[in-house]
Amino acid sequence: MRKINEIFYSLQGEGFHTGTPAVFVRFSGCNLKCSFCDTQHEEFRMMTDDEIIAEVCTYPCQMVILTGGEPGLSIDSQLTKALHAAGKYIAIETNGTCVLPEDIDWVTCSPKEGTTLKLHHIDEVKVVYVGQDVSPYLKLPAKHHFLQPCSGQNTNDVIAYIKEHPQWRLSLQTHKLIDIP
Ligand SMILES: C[S@@+](CC[C@H](N)C(=O)[O-])C[C@H]1O[C@@H](n2cnc3c(N)ncnc32)[C@H](O)[C@@H]1O
Ligand SMILES: Nc1nc2[nH]cc(C(=O)O)c2c(=O)[nH]1
Ligand code: SF4
Ligand SMILES: [Mg+2]
Repeated sequence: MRKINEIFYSLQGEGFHTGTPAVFVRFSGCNLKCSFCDTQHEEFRMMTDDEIIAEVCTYPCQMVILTGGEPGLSIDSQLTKALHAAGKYIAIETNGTCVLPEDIDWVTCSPKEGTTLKLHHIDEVKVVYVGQDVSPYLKLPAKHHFLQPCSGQNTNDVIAYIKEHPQWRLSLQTHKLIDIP
């Protein structure tokens, strides 16, 4: 049984896969307490893997995004194998502090200050920019490096930073711009 906060169908609003239809599985609970966190994830219902897969499969898309809270605290290879057996493509939104199952198809790591990363593979780094020194995150071996404004409040600062440091790209939380989940 796993603690599920919500399962919903929307478009990926952030990062490389922006605009892609996806089922979001939001796990409850996190090991960090980021001051800027935009997500209420404490409420939960307990679900079996069969129940999670069944609900995910009520939607027609292939992409499933595991998020939270911190999904790395809740998932294992039993769940990823079951999602793959159901034909799904598995993406994850993680703060990077947990070891993950090896077979996740797309890892988006959003590192937080003062933490130690335990990931063996990162496809996309996506840092919430709050004026911190983000230069160490450019060295992370990922295909894509995104900076994301914090709650859309400092977009001009992020644009200015990226123009000075063009290895970065802008990630907007587009779901908030168009008012979808
Ligand atoms: C709610 S977190 C859940 C996954 C995981 N705990 C993490 O932090 O990556 C999902 C994404 O939203 C980002 N995020 C959280 N609060 C935000 C905010 N106020 N503005 C912009 N992005 C935010 C996180 O950095 C992460 O990339
Ligand atoms: N549309 C949409 N895209 C997202 N990408 C990452 C999200 C998250 O909360 O992890 C999120 C979310 O909550 N909604
Ligand atoms: S790690 Fe992610 S879910 Fe946890 S508090 Fe930070 S932004 Fe929120
Ligand atoms: Mg969100």
